[in-house]
Amino acid sequence: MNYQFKFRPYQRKFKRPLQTSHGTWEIREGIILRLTADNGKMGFGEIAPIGWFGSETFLEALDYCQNLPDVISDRTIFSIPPNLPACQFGLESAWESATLKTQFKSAFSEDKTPASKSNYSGLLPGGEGALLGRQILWMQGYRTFKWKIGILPFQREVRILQELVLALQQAIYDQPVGLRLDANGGLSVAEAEAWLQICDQLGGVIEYLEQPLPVTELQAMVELENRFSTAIALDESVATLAQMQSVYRQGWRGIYVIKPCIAGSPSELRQFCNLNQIDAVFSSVFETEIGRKAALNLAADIKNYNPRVLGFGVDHLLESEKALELLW
Ligand SMILES: O=C(O)CCC(=O)c1ccccc1C(=O)O
Ligand SMILES: [Mg+2]
Repeated sequence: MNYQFKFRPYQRKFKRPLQTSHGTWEIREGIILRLTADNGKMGFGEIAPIGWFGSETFLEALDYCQNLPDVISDRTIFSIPPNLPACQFGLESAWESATLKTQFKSAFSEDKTPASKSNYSGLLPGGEGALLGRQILWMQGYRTFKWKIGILPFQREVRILQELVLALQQAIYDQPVGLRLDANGGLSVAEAEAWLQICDQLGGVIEYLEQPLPVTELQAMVELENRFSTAIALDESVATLAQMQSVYRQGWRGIYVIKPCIAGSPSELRQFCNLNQIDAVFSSVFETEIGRKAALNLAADIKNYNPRVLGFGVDHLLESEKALELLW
């Protein structure tokens, strides 16, 4: 089967530049794809790379798209090299919707009522802003939150964490509450130990500490996982399917944060997770509604024996998007 291939780069601004231990991020750049099958059926997809996180860069993805012919085949879609995982995801998910392999609902049909927010983790602002941010997201219906650490000096962040946890414990709640900490690989072993010791004392409110150490420090993270009761979740270490397979072979049986839009082929990812019963947390890369729909669809396909709240509570951080499917 052949498909007409079209693509459009886009830019979306963060309302406020996003701070992580990798630096600040002001504009999300990505590419929207459209495949049109011979029978006229269209499918949309999105390439939303994050170079600093371990996928190809936006420019590498753009270069790949610019060099594709106007008409491509199934062969093209299933032979994208593994060093372009966001392109693999974008093209294959566009192909899935063009060939109706999966039954997508319309892009704007996701349940966005307050009750549904309890299935998502709301991303808090870094630093002190987390305290007010927590109140606002709570009123919107979020009950699980994620906070970036390793941005301010250790002692200041610990004090903020204590306030956050106190607020969560005092809130009258209908559902379990949880807090995820994300260090983005920015801690030393000593700092990670100090954080985990504090987390262990907080009485189970902390769901996990995400990627405390750099990608090169897998063994040290395995040791942390064994020594503390607070769980460790790998994120940067498992950015792509190839990395997930590698840490799985090396024995990692803890939590995998999976960012479908940069992980690679959705069908291979589905197979890997289902075959190995991965303890997965699905997570956004600040993609648009098109990538989000494909990512959430994939998450719903995976038989998770330990379903965790989705890391997709990020809409409040970006300027609103236009209806991208209507731009063509
Ligand atoms: O996972 C979430 O809850 C939100 C998404 C998120 O934090 C994120 C988004 C883009 C790039 C990196 C990260 C991260 O988890 O480090
Ligand atoms: Mg992370």
